[in-house]
Amino acid sequence: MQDISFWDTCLRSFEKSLPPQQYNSWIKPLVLKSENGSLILTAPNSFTLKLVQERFMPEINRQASLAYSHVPPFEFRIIESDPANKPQEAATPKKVAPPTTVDSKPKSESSFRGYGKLNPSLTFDNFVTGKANQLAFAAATQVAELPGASYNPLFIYGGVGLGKTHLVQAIGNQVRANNPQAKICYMHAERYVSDVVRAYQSNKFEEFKQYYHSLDILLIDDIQFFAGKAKTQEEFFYAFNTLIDSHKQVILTSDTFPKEISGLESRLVSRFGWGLTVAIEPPELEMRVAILLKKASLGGYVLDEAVAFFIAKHVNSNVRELEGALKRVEAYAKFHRRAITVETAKEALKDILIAQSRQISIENIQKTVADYYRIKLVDMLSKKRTRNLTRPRQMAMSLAREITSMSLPEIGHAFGGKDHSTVIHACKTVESLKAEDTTIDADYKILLQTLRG
Ligand SMILES: Nc1ncnc2c1ncn2[C@@H]1O[C@H](COP(=O)(O)OP(=O)(O)OP(=O)(O)O)[C@@H](O)[C@H]1O
Repeated sequence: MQDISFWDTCLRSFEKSLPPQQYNSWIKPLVLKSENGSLILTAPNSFTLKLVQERFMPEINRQASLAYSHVPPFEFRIIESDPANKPQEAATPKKVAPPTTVDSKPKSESSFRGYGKLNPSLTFDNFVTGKANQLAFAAATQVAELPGASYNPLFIYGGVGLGKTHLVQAIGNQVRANNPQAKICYMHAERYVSDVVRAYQSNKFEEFKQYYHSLDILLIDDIQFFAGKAKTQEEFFYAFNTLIDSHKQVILTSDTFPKEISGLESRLVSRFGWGLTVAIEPPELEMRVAILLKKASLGGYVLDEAVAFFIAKHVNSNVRELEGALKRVEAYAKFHRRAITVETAKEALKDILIAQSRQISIENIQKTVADYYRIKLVDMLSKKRTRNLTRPRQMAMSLAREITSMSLPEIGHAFGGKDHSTVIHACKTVESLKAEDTTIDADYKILLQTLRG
């Protein structure tokens, strides 16, 4: 009994302190039981188990020390999976089965073949990892090693240009390297929609089904394009069920958390949560620098760190734009026969820098945040410390820190003469609030998007 109430308290505490997707992915699937004087904590797979041991055991131990006078030892196990009620887990992990030919027609006759190609240059090796994508990367590598047997489906979501396509293609390429016979189909969701339309027009639903239901791995990018398309969703529902039931891997990406995609049937949304849902966040400064250094080394030269920092500091929206900026600097230097220095980068990116400073002045940030929270600008810049003013003020300071190149004292000064330590405190508060509270996290993202236009 004591074990049950200890675990209940633990679950409640995590539910309160973690964002829902983290709680649902890592904590909810855990099971605690007591055996021979030990507490056995079981997780659905080794990845979850390892993550729980590393990240959540301190809190679990703390709760245990409150619940027990002598805390029993913990043992960690992986749950024996039950395919009947846990469709995401294969009974025994196995590699992708060799392809079975379901089509009776020769390859060339099927209308649903010939695309869904992988780009061989998008691999794990040239994917830079950091805080923003480490969970997604760890899950992706695990799925690539054991397709169909670890997380099924794997659902990766995040904003534009943050590496979702790169990561799912890397999974496909890795699976292909491990098993050249695997039937892998990568496609953008729009392509799947047009396949459904084509199947409709030419009355080829049987062929359509045969193709999609016979795959070993189906990777669909930007699944939010299915929104509002009922027939596509229905067909995808059947394909999804068939593939998952036969332990074939499904990998999906989207620009938002599945539950937030409006216009998607609830039976699909709930199925998307069967496996693992992981986010890719925008990379922080150091990671952007690492990406630039990596891209340069892939291009065959060594980029000076000062140049990488300069570009990363000014191009902070997403990795695609970061890459674009580096290409521009490279081209500019080549054309003018100059070395790639901070000075060259400044000149090459001149219009980006001007547009940026014009668009996102600190006044602009303050006004946008004040409007968003429906408070008066003068109040936000005042010394008043009521809750309804301090939170927006902290958000505005934190946004200023992220998207302008102003120093901490400059930001403090712009907020009615505040000290730089107030700005540091604001940034830290917002950082932890974003991690704890999904509403604040969403508010921040919306403001960031509004400001960046
Ligand atoms: N972590 C990373 N390491 C190296 N390159 C990256 C990384 N993240 C993204 N990129 C590169 O940035 C570019 C954009 O990434 P990608 O197309 O995968 O983004 P996306 O999230 O799928 O965007 P969209 O939502 O627009 O489809 C690609 O060239 C990709 O190789």
